[in-house]
Amino acid sequence: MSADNQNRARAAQQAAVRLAVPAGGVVEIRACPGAGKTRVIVERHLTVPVPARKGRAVVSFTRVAGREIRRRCHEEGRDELLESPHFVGTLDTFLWRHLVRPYLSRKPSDRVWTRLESWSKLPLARHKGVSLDDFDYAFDARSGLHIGRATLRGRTAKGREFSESERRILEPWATTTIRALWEKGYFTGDLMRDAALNHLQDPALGALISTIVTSRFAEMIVDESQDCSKEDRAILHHLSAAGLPLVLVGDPDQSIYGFRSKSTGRPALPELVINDRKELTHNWRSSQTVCDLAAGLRVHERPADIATGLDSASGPPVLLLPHERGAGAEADFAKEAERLEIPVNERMLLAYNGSALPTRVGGTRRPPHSSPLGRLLWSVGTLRSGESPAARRADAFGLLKECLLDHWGLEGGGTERERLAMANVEPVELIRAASRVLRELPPLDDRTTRVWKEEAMKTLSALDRPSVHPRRVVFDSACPRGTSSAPVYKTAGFTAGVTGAEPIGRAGIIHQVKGEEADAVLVVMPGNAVALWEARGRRPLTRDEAETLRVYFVAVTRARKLVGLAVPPNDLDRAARVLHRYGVDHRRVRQEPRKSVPLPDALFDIGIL
Ligand SMILES: Nc1ncnc2c1ncn2[C@@H]1O[C@H](COP(=O)(O)OP(=O)(O)OP(=O)(O)O)[C@@H](O)[C@H]1O
Repeated sequence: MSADNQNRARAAQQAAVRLAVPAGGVVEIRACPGAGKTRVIVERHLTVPVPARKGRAVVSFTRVAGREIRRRCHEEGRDELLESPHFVGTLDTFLWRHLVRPYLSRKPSDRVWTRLESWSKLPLARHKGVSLDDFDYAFDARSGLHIGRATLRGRTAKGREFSESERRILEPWATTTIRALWEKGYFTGDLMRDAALNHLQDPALGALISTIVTSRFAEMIVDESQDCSKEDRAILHHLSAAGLPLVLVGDPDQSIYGFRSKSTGRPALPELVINDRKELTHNWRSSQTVCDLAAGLRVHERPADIATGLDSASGPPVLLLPHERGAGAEADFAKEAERLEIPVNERMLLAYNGSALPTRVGGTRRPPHSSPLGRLLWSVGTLRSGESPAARRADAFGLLKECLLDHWGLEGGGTERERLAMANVEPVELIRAASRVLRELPPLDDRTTRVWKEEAMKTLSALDRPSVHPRRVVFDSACPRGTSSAPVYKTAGFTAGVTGAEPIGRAGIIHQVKGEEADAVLVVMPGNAVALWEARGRRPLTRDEAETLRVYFVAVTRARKLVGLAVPPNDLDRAARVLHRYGVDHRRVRQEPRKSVPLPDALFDIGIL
């Protein structure tokens, strides 16, 4: 760490904090990982005032930045900066509140406008293991919305491929369902963007919205701006043209949501023009070794970022660990982390998608049995295993709540809120009931599925439930076929009992840890990713390949001190050659005989609530 570097880095950050943006101006702050983007945004909001009676909109794609801003404003005793006229929240919430919801037609009058985070949250939008999120939709010129013909994405965010016969069944279902749900008043992010653009492009309505937004907000800061879709950029263009100053804060090397923007048929959208750009190239988070590794994974050649923080000394070498599914590198990595005195809560295990994480640790990606009991078991196992990826645990909690709604007989396929309204139950009561069930249901150990089910029925029967539909729908039915004498952990989708405590730390998929950091990060890197890394700089990469590489760039740049790369044994030499090519200090770890590793405390992660 050099004092000169730190002074230069601080001066650049301060310049970004104080940047003046004229009316209608668009300034971009491009910053490397760990450059302190979140810090710059918080400082600007805390220290650069806006005119009286006006607010600042600080929008982000993830909740991490919003949480950090709320924490800092609260610590500084400046809670008023979180309240109206300011806005601190996700871009989706901003669009809904300020550009979409107030301007939706009131007809037909029985239509209730409901915003969903994604279609997968709505039972009516799911069918045979997919949801409406897994399709692209043609643009429908009459409504100005993407609710036309549905096409399954060959590659989905979750990496599943579909056969021709699956397509023939699923695409017509999605085409009919999306329109029906839109007519009922449901919205997701994509439809919301369409509606926002329609509103802004309408001359009279657009002028009205522009006046309202610019009289309320003095400027808008967009965090993670590299993840703006072309629709988002077009919306921002309209706001800027209305006179709203925009500050975009992002890192193009961390752009990993390109797969989302595939909609077709809409007339060309206006492009957002950047008037000025500032760069931050000092990394306050990571050691120089981590910065060197990241430079070799960056799609475009650029010198390594300059390590500037407390961990900026070169740091321990990158570990190269042999890894196969079911016989992973975690135990050896945990040992090295132990040696470096890195505590368990400062360790992360990351993979491109959930299926690349060891099932021993996190269970299967989806319930292995679709029966009510199978879904209950999977959700309980996933929530009790602290190693299941955060997004999977969130899905599991949603499913557990659905199981209870089914158990209470509140059916209908609508949203949770709609089902609860049938019995006049508050959402918090459902959360409490789900937490209690999670705590009190028997352990998922080697008792048989039949025995577990009988014990579970007692717990569920003891649970108070709304009295309107007192029909117990589900769990006393038969065990899924062939499972009644099998150990219950197997039926739940695990390869060992979900019981004990475990030294791996947080596990997750890379897309979900943007903005986070940890001392030690173990990244599961399959053979094709190693091959891609090797090809970097030797041949042009396709768009999808470049995006894949960026995902691994995001993964390794979460680390402060230690990065482990878990690579298939046959690809170790190749990975070592690549590290050598980029001059990255590294060490190969030979696999040691494995001990069985116990799993974490049951309620470790109820924090997802
Ligand atoms: N001026 C500074 N002095 C000391 N520490 C800093 C400074 N700026 C940032 N940091 C620290 O560096 C780390 C990274 O900061 P931050 O999370 O804001 O970076 P970021 O640019 O948002 O990173 P990424 O894009 O990789 O998520 C944090 O731990 C933060 O506290």
